[in-house]
Amino acid sequence: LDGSQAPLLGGPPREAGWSRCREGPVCASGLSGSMWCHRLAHLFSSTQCLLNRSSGHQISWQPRYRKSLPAVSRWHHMAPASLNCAWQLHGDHLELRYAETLMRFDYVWLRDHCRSASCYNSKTNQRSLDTASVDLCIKPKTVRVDETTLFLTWPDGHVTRYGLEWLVKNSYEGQKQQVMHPRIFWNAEIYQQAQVPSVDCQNFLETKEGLKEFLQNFLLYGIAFVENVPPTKEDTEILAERISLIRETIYGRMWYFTSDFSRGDTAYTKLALDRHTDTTYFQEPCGIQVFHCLKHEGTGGRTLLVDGFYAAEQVLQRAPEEFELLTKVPLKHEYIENVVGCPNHMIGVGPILNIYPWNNELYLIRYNNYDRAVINTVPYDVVHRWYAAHRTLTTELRRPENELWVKLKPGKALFVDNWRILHGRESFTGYRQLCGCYLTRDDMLNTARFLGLQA
Ligand SMILES: C[N+](C)(C)CCCC[C@H](N)C(=O)O
Ligand SMILES: O=C(O)CCC(=O)C(=O)O
Ligand SMILES: [Fe+2]
Repeated sequence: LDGSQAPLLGGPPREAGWSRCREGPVCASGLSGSMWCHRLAHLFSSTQCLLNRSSGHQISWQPRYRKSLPAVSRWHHMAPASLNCAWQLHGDHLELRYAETLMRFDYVWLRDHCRSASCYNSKTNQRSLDTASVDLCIKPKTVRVDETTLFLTWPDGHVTRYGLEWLVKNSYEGQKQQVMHPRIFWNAEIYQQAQVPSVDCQNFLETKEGLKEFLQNFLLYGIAFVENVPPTKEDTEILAERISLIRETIYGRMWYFTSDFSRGDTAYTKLALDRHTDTTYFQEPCGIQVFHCLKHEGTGGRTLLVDGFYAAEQVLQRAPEEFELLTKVPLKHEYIENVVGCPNHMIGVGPILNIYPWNNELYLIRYNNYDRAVINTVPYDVVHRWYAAHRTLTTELRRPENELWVKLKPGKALFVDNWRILHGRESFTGYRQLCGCYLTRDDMLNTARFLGLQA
């Protein structure tokens, strides 16, 4: 579809430089759950989708990319032997073909990312260039490419060099093909068949390998266990601090709870809790939750775990327009507590599903039907469609085959990715004591990257 053609659909006027796309999001089917999640990134074809309320259709806006390459004569090949690299200058961008990737670079972008000593401090890995000083109409005076490098000379004589490999890795086109976080989406069977090992406490605390193995599993599955932990709050704290920083909240730093109803929340009772993520009422929900059951004399109380991304992906495959709605409609979650000494009122706003807009990869699910606030951010006709989409997601989340049930025991600590995995619990009898904490997500990812993991 070329931008010069007339729009295929009626509706809002065409924006300059963007063309209407005929298809909506692509629906994929028949993919097995044990595959890596790269799929998700490619399923939604639209760069930007607007919800057209009057027609009930979705309209996708896509950048105006030419289907066929321009006349060969306009391409500059550096040498007959290196046909894998070619480039041409356009009015406002440089087009570069390298390593089978067709890339388009805005000239301001190319000037802004210059890695020369005067533009970039490689000791601190920080930009020195004042981007605001770059003429927004800048264009290179000369361009040259050799086997490995692109050379640009700017009107003021400044020279910028880019490694071609660096450009592939850092271009929009290169990034779009990558996932930020490699994961394995799971249902109960997939998780059980993977036979993910628990890490031994000593191994976890004292060896780099133990820690790395734990984090790799945690990143892939969103849950991980440490075994042979001394059943105390203090030992649990030491464990938590090995991977991240403890996030202090209205529940304290390390928390410790029984069914004494000491706080105004169902967690502090013996009642069952349906699957949910915690702290949906924070603008940034807690990244990780650690659970360690220190004591249980009684029956029931098993923990339920469900992979929210696996369920969301089923929604994407079955009903892509509902998936999209769940990523677009912002909602509030709220925590109101009137317990003496704990007067709290927290509000967090955001959609149920959060995806990176450039590759449509899921990064956060906020799902807690107990704590969802009054919906007053959505007009009535959208709200009805939102309820249908929420129902579809709930149906997926509640499929028995997606439920992983575990009984937490003293000595076995569970780490849960609270941005991905839902937890719940069975009702119980008797005395049950649970301790744990929330952790920041950035600092866990920091630890993982330091160990050489993609996070
Ligand atoms: C974990 N801890 C017992 C301290 C707090 C529980 C918070 C429960 C709240 N409804 C939520 O889902 O966020
Ligand atoms: O009691 C449990 O097992 C978990 C309760 C809960 O959902 C929580 O503390 O966040
Ligand atoms: Fe919870």
